[in-house]
This record gives sequence, structure tokens and C-alpha cells, in this order.
Amino acid sequence: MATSISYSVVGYLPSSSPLLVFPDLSRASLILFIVILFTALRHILSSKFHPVRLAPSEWKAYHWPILGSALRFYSTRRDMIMEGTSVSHSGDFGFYIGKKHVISVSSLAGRRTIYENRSLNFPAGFVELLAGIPSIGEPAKEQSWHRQFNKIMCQLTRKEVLVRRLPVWFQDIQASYQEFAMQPPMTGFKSWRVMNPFDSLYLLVYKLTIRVVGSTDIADDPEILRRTLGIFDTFEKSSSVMGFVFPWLITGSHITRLVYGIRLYYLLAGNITKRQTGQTREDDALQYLLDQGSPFEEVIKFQMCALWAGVLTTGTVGSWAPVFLASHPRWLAKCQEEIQAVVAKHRASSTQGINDVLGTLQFTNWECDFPVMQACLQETLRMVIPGTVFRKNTSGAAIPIGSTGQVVPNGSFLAFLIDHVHMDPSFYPDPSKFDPGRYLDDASPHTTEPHTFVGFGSGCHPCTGMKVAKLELTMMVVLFISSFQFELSDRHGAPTSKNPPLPDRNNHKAKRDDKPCYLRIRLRDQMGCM
Ligand code: HEM
Repeated sequence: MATSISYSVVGYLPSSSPLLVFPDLSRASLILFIVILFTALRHILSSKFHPVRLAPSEWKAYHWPILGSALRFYSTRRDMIMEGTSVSHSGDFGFYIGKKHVISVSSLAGRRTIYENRSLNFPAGFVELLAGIPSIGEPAKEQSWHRQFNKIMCQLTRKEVLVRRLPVWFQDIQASYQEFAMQPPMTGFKSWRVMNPFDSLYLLVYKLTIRVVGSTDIADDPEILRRTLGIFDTFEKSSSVMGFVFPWLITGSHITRLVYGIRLYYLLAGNITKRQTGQTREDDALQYLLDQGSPFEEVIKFQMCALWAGVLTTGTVGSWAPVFLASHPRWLAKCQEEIQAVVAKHRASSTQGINDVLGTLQFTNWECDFPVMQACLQETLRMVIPGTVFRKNTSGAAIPIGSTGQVVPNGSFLAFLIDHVHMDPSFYPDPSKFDPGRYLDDASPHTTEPHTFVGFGSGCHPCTGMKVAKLELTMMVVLFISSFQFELSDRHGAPTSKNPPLPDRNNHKAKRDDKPCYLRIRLRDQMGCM
């Protein structure tokens, strides 16, 4: 029976068919031959036109079995990307992190794709490659939470809400500065006090941010404020390469993250329950979420995400800005001139001190009247925030990288190192120099191409906390200058001209500096000139 069927198949073949040379071929071997032929053809065709083949070519210099390039990617990421970029002919190249296929882009087409293509998934890229925590669910679920999160952020950062926050921020800043001024004087430098901006100013920025996205109870309680910030710090510092590559692997840092994540969860949860069961109402983000009827889990998730998004970056810029100004007297003098001009314009009576006048400024004054200060903050940001932007293609189809003929295959990640623009001398001549003048000149080279300043994101994912960050930083640094004379010093108050080392550009994101850095400060005469 088997033989008759096999001969009936052979009967359909042309007489020149090679199969006829072997008339004793069984049905099984004939089928096997056809299957092999079909598979080989399919393989040749599919690999030739497979999206991975159309992706930028793979760079394997640091590739290890199973790990891919993870070791280098999570240790000296900037150096690795710069090296890969320099050897790739288009500036774009692919590599693997474990099983994840990543494409690093540096070309203008790549930059436009990562910042402008709405089909790329923002949260998936961030969660799987930057945060190193397992994805919370399917891409659609993640994206829907992301949309919801940004909707709440937009409500909380509306102009009329921020107008209500201004006086409270002003009081917070003044109270902190009074505390700085009350530190014991330094032996040998009796008129000076010493402070570490990476500690004191960082904590202040955290408090101001909590006022916008968290709860008044935490902002008003110095003990909980410090505790929650400490938990963030520990959480941030406990990530490991293995945790990124094998999210399911239980490592020591995983456990630390888990423990600290749980501690933060319970602290926030306790705070929410207190508000829900108590009689008090506050004008804050927590009250807004509860009044909206947001479920308990969503309130916690929002607060944790918002703090993560905002605290590290704003704290880092806020701590570094006075340090840069202390070591760049020309720019400090320009900021002082600007403040004096604003104060002169708004002074209602000769008995008003500088800070009294600043206390009367409106939202738009803080937003628009300090361009020099904002240029200094923008330059600080460019110089102290390193990192890489990620997106994942979860669209179900390959996404073209402009008109290069290359694509981001479905399931692959796109990575953009911000140093490709922020440290590129053709956009920022002498990029290691602190030069806020770049932003005050309309013809500056970085204005010639899109997405060359990406410090607050760009294109379809701008930072939703940008308005908050700019406002709180402007207010904080303006008041620092108007309240104190300040200089770089050692911890005993002796002046120094030694600048603290800049953050390592291989860092994955903003990082609170552990290295001590000191400023000596002295209260200014509020009625005199700065
Ligand atoms: C100096 C301070 C800040 C800097 C430098 C900064 C920087 C950035 C950058 C670069 C992005 C885009 C990331 C990307 O393209 O992958 C971003 C997004 C975001 N930032 Fe900020 N940020 C700051 C402050 C804040 C604050 C204070 C908040 C909240 C209170 C915040 C909330 C967010 C959120 C929610 C997103 C996501 C936007 C989206 O989903 O499209 N940021 N930020």
C-alpha cells in the first residue's frame, strides 16, 4: 500500500525529475526531501528579508554567550556606545543584552525615530532596560497606565495649581535657608557656615517636589521626609548587572530593592490610610487622587512613579547649580545683576529687603524674568545628567529608521545616548566648559538641528514635570543667591578653588553624588547690593 502511494506521487513528476533516478524511493524519503527543500528555501528567503537583517549591523566586540554585551553595557555604557558608534559606518549598530536585541542610534534619522515615532513604546523601553525591573504586564496594559499617569501629572502641574504652590515653596525655601544660616560657625572662619549642597539642597528639592506630586503630611514631617529619601537612595543604588539580564534571578541587590520597595510602599500606604480615615483635608496631590476616587493601589503607584521620575534629576541639578556658580564668578555676577534688576522693578517701598520683594513675585515673573538663571540651570543639566533614552518596538511590525533603509524589528529596543548631542562639539563647542551663554544666543550651533537639547526629553515624550522642575529650581537658586554669599570650601570652611569632579558620564542616569562637596555660606545684607 505504502509503495503504491509513493509511486503514484512519483508518477506526477516529469521524467527528468531526479526522483525518477531513484525509483525505489519510499514515500517517507520523498516527503522528507520536499520538506527539507521547502524549509531551506523559506530559511534563505526569510533570513534575507527578516527584519533583523534589515536592522543596523550587529557589533559583537563585547558579546558573551548568554549575556550578550550586558557586562559592558551595564558597567561602562557610554564608552561602549561611543566605541560601537565609531566603528559602525552609519553611526547606528545592534547588540544583544541577554536575548534582547538593542539598536543604538546616533544619526539624525535615528534621533528623529526615537523621539518622534509614536509607535515606539516608551514605558517598555524604560522598564526593561533602564529600571531593570520585570515588566508589569503586557505592553498594552503598561501603555494604558502610562497614559493615565501622564493625565494625572498634567492635572497636578496646571498653572492654577502651581500658582497655589508658589507661596508654600517660598516658605519652605526660606525656612531651609534659615536653618543653613543657623549652623554653628567654623573655627577660624567665624562669619561663615558650611553646607553640603548634595545633602541639604537635595533634601530641599525633594520636599518641593513632594509638595506637587505627594502629600503635605510627608513634606511637613522632617523625619519621614528624610526616611523616604533614604529609601529612594538605597533602592536606586541597589541594582546589579545580573538583575538586568535575568530579572527572575534572586540576587542580593534584588532582595535589597524588594525590602526597600516594600518599606516605601508601607510608608506611603500608612500615609494614605491616615488621610482616608482622618478628618483632615489638604490641598495636595494625595487629596486630588483620593477625591477622584482613584483606587488605593493606583494612588501608591502614582506617587512612587512620580517621585522616581522627578527626584533624582531635579535634586542633582539643584545641588550642582550653586556649585557651578561658585566656581564661575562671571556667571554668578550675571545672575546677581538679573536678580537686582527684577527686585528694582518690583520693589514697592525702600523698606523692603531683597527677599521681601522676591516674595511678591507672581508665577509669570518666576517663569519669564530670569533668563540668565534659566540658562545656567540648563547648562548645569547638560553637564551633570548623563544617560541613555530607550524605547521598545511593540507595534507588531518593523519600524523604519527614517529613509536609511534600515528598521527597528518588532520586539527590538532602540537606545540613544544623550552624549551624542549634549557632548558633541559641533552642537556645544568645548562641551566640557560651563557656558550658559550658549542658550542666550539664537544662532548657537545646537539650534541648527532638531533634538540637540534633550535634557527634558524631546518630541513626543517631553518631561511632564519640566514646568515644576524649572520653577522650583529657579526659585531655589535665585533665593540662594539673594540670601547668601557663597564660595567653594573644604569641610572646615577654608576656601578652595578645587572643583568637585563632575559625574561619571558612564552613569546610567542622574545620580546623587556621594563624594562630599562643600560650600561656605554667609548671610547677605538684605537692604544692600548683591
Ligand atoms: C531637572 C529635572 C528633570 C529632568 C532633567 C527631567 C528629565 C526628563 C527626561 C529627559 C524625560 C524623557 C525621558 C525619555 O525621553 O526617555 C523625562 C520624562 C518625564 N519626567 Fe522628567 N525630568 C525632571 C524633572 C521631573 C519632575 C520634577 C517630574 C515630576 C514631578 C518629572 C516627571 C517626568 C515624567 C512623568 C516623564 C515621562 C513623560 C512621558 O511619559 O512622556 N520630571 N524627564
